[in-house]
Formats: sequence, structure tokens, C-alpha cells
Amino acid sequence: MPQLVRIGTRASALALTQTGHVADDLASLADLTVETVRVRTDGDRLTGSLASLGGTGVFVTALRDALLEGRCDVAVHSLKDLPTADAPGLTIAAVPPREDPRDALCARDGLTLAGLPAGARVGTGAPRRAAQLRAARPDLDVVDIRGNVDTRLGRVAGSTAGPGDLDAVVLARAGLARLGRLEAVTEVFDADVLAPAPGQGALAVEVRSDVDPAGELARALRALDHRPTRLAVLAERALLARLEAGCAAPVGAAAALGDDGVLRLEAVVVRPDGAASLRREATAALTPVADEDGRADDDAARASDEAAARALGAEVADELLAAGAAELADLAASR
Ligand SMILES: NCc1[nH]cc(CCC(=O)O)c1CC(=O)O
Repeated sequence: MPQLVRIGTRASALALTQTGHVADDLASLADLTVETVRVRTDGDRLTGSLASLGGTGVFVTALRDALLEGRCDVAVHSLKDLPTADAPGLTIAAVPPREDPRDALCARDGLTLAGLPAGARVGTGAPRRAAQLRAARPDLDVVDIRGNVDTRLGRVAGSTAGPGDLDAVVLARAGLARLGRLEAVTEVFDADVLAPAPGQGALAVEVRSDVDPAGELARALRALDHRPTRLAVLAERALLARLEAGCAAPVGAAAALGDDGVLRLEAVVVRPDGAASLRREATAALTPVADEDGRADDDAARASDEAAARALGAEVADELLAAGAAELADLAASR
């Protein structure tokens, strides 16, 4: 008899696709039957602004409660939406291979950022995106928008699915890829133009910490975990934690592990008006062993690499703080 595993998910299109992929992966990696359980979060149930509900944690908390109360065995989160603090009783047991973490412009008529006319209206709800857009193009009108991916795409002129009142929106390329909407992308931004959010494009697969390490579920999760992604995301999130900044902070970070075993992290903190920014980068040499699937089989090497990734994030954050990042971006207010 295969072990039954219940995987909890929110009901949004993005959450359902993400969870579906992880469910398929788990079922293919071990002797498991995976069942999906829909969890309604306060963020889905209540109306009103995100701020009045207490921020993005509202989406995460209900899934975590369902895990802790045993209503499901696995929860899948977008890593960039997860608070950096540890959740007691829970473990991120797998970080699957990351999608392209970069941000994407979805503009009318195939336009790129450079091609948008002065005064063009560009929608985003993220202070990080708004600040970097203003830095690149001070002449644009950055418009604060909310809603799921489809709602946002519907705001672009020429869209038949919404009001089309904007010239462009900026979204994570990863979400568009998962939803099969890459045809809307007109430009993908490298980190030196518009650095992504820490954790963007990656998923976190969370379970109760007392999961049986000898069981089929734990075996599948170990196989699903992708070392280069886990280490990159650890560095990015350690940076965010050290800056004491929240997910609403104008902070971008991009880390990647090279084939040479060198983990490189670049980060930017931008003044909300885009008129000033601080950028730093650093590297850490990690154990250059990983098998072809990117799995870490040696526990000691794995632990020391994770510590080195966290230290890299803290080091870059300290350099930014020493240069005045907290004051520049009013980081305390972003929490
Ligand atoms: N905050 C919303 C959110 N959380 C995760 C994604 C999708 C991409 C990802 O996995 O990072 C998005 C949408 C977006 O920013 O465009």
C-alpha cells in the first residue's frame, strides 16, 4: 500500500499549479499517493487591503495551521512570501529547482522599458519594483496595483481580460511561466536593472518537523530538494533577515551557485523614490561536490555549506547597513 500524503494548497490559480507540480513530483519519487486539500486563508476569505489583514503572512499562516493541526501533511509556499523567521514545529524539507528568478515587463504592443514613452503608466504593488523602475526611468508614472496574476495582466492596454488602463505591468517571470502566460512578457530584467525579491522563483515545501525520516515522504522530499537553489535562497533570505527588512522593503537580491562551487550574491537597496541606491556583491567558496541532480549526500558538507550561505547573506547585509541602507530605504518601516 503506498503511503497517503495530503498536500495543502490555497485555491488561487498560481497556488494550485505550484502545488500540482510538487504533488506530481512527490508521487513520482517514492511510493506515495498524493491527495490535494484546499485551505482557505484569511487572505482569501476576508476582503480589505492586505495591510489591514497584517501583510502577506495571512496566506502562509492558515496553511501552517493546517499542517500543525494535521489537516494536511505537506504545504507548498512561494518562497518569497515566507517570513524569514523559523516556524516552530515545521521544517522546510525541500526547495525544488528554481524557475528563472527574474522580473518581467509585460507591456502593450511588445514595448520594452526603454521603448515606453515618457509618462507611460506602469503598474506594480511592490515597493522594490516601484523604486527600481523609478531609478531606471524617472519619467514613468508608477501606479500601485493589487490582485492576482490574471487581474494584473488584464490591466495592460490591449488585453481583452480587463480594463487595459495601463501601458505595462511588472511581474515575476516564474509565476507567468507556471501559469503558461509567458507570451505576455516583452522584456526580462537582469538584476543590475531590476533585482528580484529574495527567494523569488523558488518554492518551499514544508512539513511537520517530526516527519518519519525513514518513511517514503521524507525520502521523496530529500530527492526533490535542489542544493544550488536551497543555498542561493538561504543567502538571499539571510540578507533580508539581517537587514531586518520585510517583504515590502525596496530590497533586491540575486544569488547563484556556479559550477565551480562559488556562491555569488548581489543585492541592492533602493530609496523608494529611486533617486539613490546602494549595491554590493560578494562570493563564498562552497564544497564543490554535488551530484548531477544537485543533491547533497554528505550531511557535514551540507551543514557547512548552509552556514557559509547564511554568512554570505549577513556579510553583504552588513556592508549595506554600514553604507547607510537602513536610513536610505527606511527599512524599519517596511516590516
Ligand atoms: N507576491 C506575489 C507572488 N508570490 C509569488 C509569485 C510568483 C513568482 C515566484 O514564485 O516568485 C507572485 C507574483 C509576482 O510577484 O508576480
